[in-house]
Amino acid sequence: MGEAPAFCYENPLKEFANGNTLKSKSAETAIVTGSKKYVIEGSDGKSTSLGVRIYDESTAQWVHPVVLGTKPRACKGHLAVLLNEDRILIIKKGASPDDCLWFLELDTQYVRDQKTMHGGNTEVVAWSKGVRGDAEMPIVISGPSGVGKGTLINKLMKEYPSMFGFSVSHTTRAPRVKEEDGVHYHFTEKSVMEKEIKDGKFLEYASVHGNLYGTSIEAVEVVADEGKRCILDIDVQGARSVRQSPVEAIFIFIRPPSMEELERRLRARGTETEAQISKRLRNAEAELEQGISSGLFDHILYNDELEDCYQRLKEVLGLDGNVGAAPNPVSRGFDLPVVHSASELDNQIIIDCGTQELEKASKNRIVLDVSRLRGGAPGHTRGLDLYAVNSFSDELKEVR
Ligand SMILES: Nc1ncnc2c1ncn2[C@@H]1O[C@H](COP(=O)(O)OP(=O)(O)OP(=O)(O)O)[C@@H](O)[C@H]1O
Ligand SMILES: Nc1nc2c(ncn2[C@@H]2O[C@H](COP(=O)(O)O)[C@@H](O)[C@H]2O)c(=O)[nH]1
Repeated sequence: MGEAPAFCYENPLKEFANGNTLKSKSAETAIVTGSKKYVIEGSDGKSTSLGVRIYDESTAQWVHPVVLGTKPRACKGHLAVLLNEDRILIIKKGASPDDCLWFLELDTQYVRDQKTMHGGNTEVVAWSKGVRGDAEMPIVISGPSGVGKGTLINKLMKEYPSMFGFSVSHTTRAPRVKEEDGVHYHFTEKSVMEKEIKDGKFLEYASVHGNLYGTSIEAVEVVADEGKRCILDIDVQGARSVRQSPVEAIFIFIRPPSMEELERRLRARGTETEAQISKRLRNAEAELEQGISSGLFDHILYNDELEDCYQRLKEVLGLDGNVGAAPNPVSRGFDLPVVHSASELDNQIIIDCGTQELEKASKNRIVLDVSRLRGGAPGHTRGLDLYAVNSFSDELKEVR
């Protein structure tokens, strides 16, 4: 982490070269790094989310960057602190506990990759929500259509409902009988999904058996925020994309005992037309080839006898039959009151909040530890720890 060259304007009257002024009424903040000033726009009463604009001193121009990720909702004001020269921590004033900490990424690997994708000369920034604590590694399950991925996942979710959560994918294929929108898939128009992919809302996507399928970042984060371990049922192309993403996961490939048995299962399921079955079986050959020989997967399991395969899956996941209580939800309730100021020292952000009366203010100091940050855009930023400081005894008391 750098020194804190960041500065926050609560009431700035400073004008930039081309006449743009920070709007004191809407409590904008600005952070300087290199030749750029990043202005985080406050609430002007009209916008529903926080906006961003950049003043580039080298060109004396204002730039409106491409802003990726889910934007924080507008708030009554916020504080901004530059971390590591590559991201800005935003602390929203008076926001709910699960909405008060955000990161605006300026120069992380993800942002650099996105800049390249946008041609290299476009300014790109990305929002990432800050979440306290860590989430367990997601589980990616792949294998040819009809091999039994869904059956195995359903068994796992039924036996451990509070431990695992399913990443609900988007697809452009039509729902099958008994499939529910938002439960089995988010059934989506192709043009809508393509737009959302372009907006950076997807962790991965692929064309599978003639339709578009994809895992939205939100689908994975929603599960993690519930304190559950996320399971993704995706094809091999999708698994490869996740492997190349910043998301750390465990990769499991399910293979059938034979192609004949795979065909029998697909037909017996009775959900596809004859043409679709042929297409899925043709694709299965390539998927098997890639799944087994690419080194992409951490574990390869045969699904011959369902019960045997399920037991093996449980072993791989370290479920030896003695499962403790579900992990605590990561977004534990804690009220970050209306914030007054924040400063940064050695990976610790000191937040003074609440009343300005000296005596009471000393009781309202919170320390945000950012030394173990993990993840980040396109997902949430995890590993944040919050402590309340009892300044009378100088003790740090963890608030969770
Ligand atoms: N070990 C097994 N032995 C016999 N039948 C099985 C076995 N595992 C799954 N099945 C059956 O095979 C069919 C296909 O299973 P499932 O729908 O779980 O496959 P899938 O891999 O999720 O397919 P898709 O990728 O198309 O969603 C189902 O009817 C299921 O009941
Ligand atoms: N790359 C992705 N593949 C996905 C996703 N969701 C499902 N899938 C895979 O598609 C096939 C077909 O599924 P079906 O429900 O139409 O039978 C199967 O292999 C799934 O694993 C996704 O989000 N991304």
